[in-house]
This record gives sequence, structure tokens and C-alpha cells, in this order.
Amino acid sequence: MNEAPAVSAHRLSKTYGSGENTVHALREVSLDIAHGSFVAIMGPSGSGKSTLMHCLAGLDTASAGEIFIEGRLITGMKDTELTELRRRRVGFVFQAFNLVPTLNARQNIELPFLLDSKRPNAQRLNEITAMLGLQERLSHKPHELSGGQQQRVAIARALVTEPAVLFADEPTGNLDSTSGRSVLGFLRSSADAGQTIIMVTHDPAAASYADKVLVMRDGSLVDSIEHPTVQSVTGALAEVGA
Ligand SMILES: Nc1ncnc2c1ncn2[C@@H]1O[C@H](COP(=O)(O)OP(=O)(O)OP(=O)(O)O)[C@@H](O)[C@H]1O
Repeated sequence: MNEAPAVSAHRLSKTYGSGENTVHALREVSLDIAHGSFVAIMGPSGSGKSTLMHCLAGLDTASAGEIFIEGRLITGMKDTELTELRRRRVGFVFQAFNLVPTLNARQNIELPFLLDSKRPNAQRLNEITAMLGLQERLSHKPHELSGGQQQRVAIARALVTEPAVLFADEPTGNLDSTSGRSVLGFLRSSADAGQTIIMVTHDPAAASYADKVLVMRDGSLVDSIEHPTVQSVTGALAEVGA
């Protein structure tokens, strides 16, 4: 059993630009996210949520500080090693869907397995596509799907691989409330089964599915809410002007 947290950051900073135009997107952020926990990151627009997620997931480089995934230091890791770690241990649901236009929905969902010459667990794939209402759309190419359906394909692709750590940026942002609730319920049960989930959201109802909410303001973590409820999250967001 790996005793290290699933994800850690130590005094993580990220600046964009230079001189008068410098933007401090992250200011010495430190955090530990335990294995099997479901954490929501919230805060006003521009507070650094997406930047934090991209850095933690190894998709963007920090200006200073350290990041560990399952105890392995990823800041300064060689590209090939980082790519390997991401492919084997980490999943993403991000706003840019990155579906392959020439593959149909099923092939897009199965793509991570094809890259590893493995077969997906058929039962899990059926369960996930049913939950997301995609069963009738599996033979469709991305251009034959609506924006919301494309997002659901991207979610299915990330969930079917059962990554140890899943990063999700507004995963329910474009979903109707019923599919949104099923996705959140699924993320909740995945965390209960040991997966680590880190999600950015603006929605207090979505955040109430998490074990903990981290609140950002102006590049810093300013609050942490255990066992969040819609009410406690709404109150904390009002405090930071979100
Ligand atoms: N590529 C970039 N170049 C310059 N500044 C950037 C860049 N990306 C982000 N920023 C700035 O960094 C800050 C944090 O942005 P970030 O996207 O992380 O915020 P956010 O909390 O995710 O916002 P939102 O809720 O609106 O998505 C903002 O001031 C933003 O303008």
C-alpha cells in the first residue's frame, strides 16, 4: 500500500508574463490530497483553479515549487517518464474534449486501451455508456454528436480506464441536471471504491458530492470545507466574492 498522498503540492507558484504584465496565477499553494478522496476546487473566475489542475496533472509546468503524484516528484521529470506516468495513473476530463474526429464514439472511448494493446472491461464500459445515455450513439463520429454528447464521450473515455487519479474540470458544466447527477454519483462511488477525484466546479450542488472543498482566491488557497453541503459551500463562496 502506497502511504504517500495521491497528489501533493509544495509551495507551488505559477506566473504568466513579465514586468508590469506579470500575472500571479498561483502563489505558493501547498496541499495534500489523500488516496480515495473526492476534492472539489472552487473560487471566483480567474482565481487559478484551472492553472492549479493543469499543473497538478503535469499538463503545465509550474514556475516554482514541487508536485508529487503518488509520491513521485513530477516537477523536473523527463517528458517520456511523465507521459508514461500520466497514461498509466492519471485521467482527465477537461473542457477541450480532444476527441479523434475520424473515430466513432466507442472507438474514442476505447482509445486509451488500444494505445496499451488492452481490452476495456465490457461490463464497466456498458455501465458507463448507459449512465451517460450514449448507448444509441456509440457508432457516431464526433461531428455527428451534439456538444453535450461529445463531452459525455470524453467523460466516458476518462472513466472507463479507472485511473488512480482523475482530474475533472467542470465535468458537469454542459450536462442536463439528470446526467449531471448521475456523473457526480458515479464519481462519488468511484472515490468510495478507492479512486482519487479532483474536480473544479462553480456549482455548490456538484461540490456537495465531494469529501472536501478547497476554496481559491487570487492564486491562493484560502479556505477548506470538510463534508461540504450546498449551504456551507455557498457561504464560503460568498466570503471570497464568487
Ligand atoms: N496562458 C495564460 N497567459 C496569461 N495569463 C493567463 C494564462 N492562463 C491563465 N492566465 C491568468 O491566470 C489567472 C488564473 O487563471 P485560471 O484559468 O487558472 O482561473 P480559473 O479560476 O480557472 O478561472 P475560470 O473560473 O474563469 O475558469 C487569470 O488571471 C488568468 O487571466
